[in-house]
Amino acid sequence: MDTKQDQLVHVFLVTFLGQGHVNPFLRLAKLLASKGNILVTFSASKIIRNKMKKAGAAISSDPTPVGSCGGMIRFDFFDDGCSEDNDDERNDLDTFLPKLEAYGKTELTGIINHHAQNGRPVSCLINNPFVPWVSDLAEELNIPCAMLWVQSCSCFSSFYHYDNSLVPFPTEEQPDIDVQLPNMPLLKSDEIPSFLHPSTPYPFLRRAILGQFKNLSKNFCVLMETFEELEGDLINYMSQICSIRAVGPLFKNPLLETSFNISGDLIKVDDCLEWLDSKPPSSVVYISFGSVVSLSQEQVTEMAYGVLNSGVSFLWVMRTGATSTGESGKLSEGLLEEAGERGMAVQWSPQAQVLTHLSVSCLVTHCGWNSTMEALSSGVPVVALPQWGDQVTDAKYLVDEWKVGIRMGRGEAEHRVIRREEVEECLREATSGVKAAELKKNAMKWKNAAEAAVAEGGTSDRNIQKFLDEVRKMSSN
Ligand SMILES: O=c1ccn([C@@H]2O[C@H](COP(=O)(O)OP(=O)(O)O[C@H]3O[C@H](CO)[C@@H](O)[C@H](O)[C@H]3O)[C@@H](O)[C@H]2O)c(=O)[nH]1
Repeated sequence: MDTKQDQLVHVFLVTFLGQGHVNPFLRLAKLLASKGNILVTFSASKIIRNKMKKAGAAISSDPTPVGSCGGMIRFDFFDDGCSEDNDDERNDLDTFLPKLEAYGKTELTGIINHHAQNGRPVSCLINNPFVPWVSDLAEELNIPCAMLWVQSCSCFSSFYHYDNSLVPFPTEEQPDIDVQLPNMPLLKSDEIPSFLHPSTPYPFLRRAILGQFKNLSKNFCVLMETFEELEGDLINYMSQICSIRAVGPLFKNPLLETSFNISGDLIKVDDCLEWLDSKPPSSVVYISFGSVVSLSQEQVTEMAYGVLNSGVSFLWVMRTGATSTGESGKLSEGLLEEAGERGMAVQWSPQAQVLTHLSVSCLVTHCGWNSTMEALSSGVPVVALPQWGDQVTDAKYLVDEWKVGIRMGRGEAEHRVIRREEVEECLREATSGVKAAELKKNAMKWKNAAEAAVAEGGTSDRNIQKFLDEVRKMSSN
């Protein structure tokens, strides 16, 4: 058989199963396929297929044309050793991550060998920080490997410097020391990615991410979901250590608008755009804590009163069900009734569209990196309530460096409930008056810079092109 897809260079992406990983990976998959004349396979464990299908995505293992350059995309899912429809086993990451590695390696070896035998050999594997073993697999199978780093370059640098013991980080003896890294602002001990803190409750996540740094030399380059205008000096500095290609913000890339509209949502989107249409410009506060963070019932209740007392309208994403960090508190029916037309709660929103809606004035966020990039490059100021991981570092940058945010909290390590009065004050500051105008002005500056980066000939566009050229060259050798 010698069909068109058999002649295409084949890039195979393997992602961890969190929403915050699936989104940038699917965006990269679409971008590569729509920009280059290549075949892209998006791969993850089977539960992702089930969730995406349930949320409405029409995914197929057959190659589907994307864009106008002749590229194609297809999906391939693998068994991770857990029951296909039950998240409980996967939420215990300490036991799940080793299982995912054991099953994933065997399953993917079979899948990749099968492609080779059927005339579609894989020319490049792209992995993600939570599945570092994919680089080992690439080495075993003699396939070039790249990583898509789905957080900021400053977090990348933090993990790198920690892993190589290049500067002092907090220890059990000295838990409160500040950390100074090259080309970065001084980070207080609670502003470094919290998994690096000796007291982190998630040491297995530190192990998983550091596993990627131990494997750094196995990647011929690191694609990064950031852009040069945002973290330029640091990207230049870290590029002396490994080859970094900033290709973000992926969700903003104009090529994604024209091609292949399968979304990576793992929960079915509730309609809220019509409700937003009914609201005046810049009048709605959008509240979303991503896909993993869970807030205590007391925190949710305090926040709800703060929001109500501030008088703003709000759209609030209230996920149900537990995640690896537990189950979040709920917004009571009584509070929603009290809000009346002023408030709407959804289980899941089309966030990228919500953030570009004219009626949205700011985002109350946990500062996950995707939400950070999406808000920044949509020109939306933020109120930062980080919890753990990279979120505390992102909050530092949003507030103090990029100056698009108000700080509501410092992270779960401060062990306190943010009271309604503070919530109300933050919301007022972020939505009206001199400070709000200044935040908006800065956010619009970043939006313009992000658009320029992904436009044809922009920094991120050129970096994607360089990557595609490299992959093609390697596959012809
Ligand atoms: O109602 C919603 C809520 C979220 N999203 C999307 O879901 C993604 C959420 O990603 P992110 O903001 O990064 O948060 P998490 O899902 O919590 O991401 C985890 O993974 C990220 C990447 O490693 C880290 O930066 C975060 O700290 C970590 O919590 C974004 O693309 C959002 O647009 C929706 O589409 N609808």
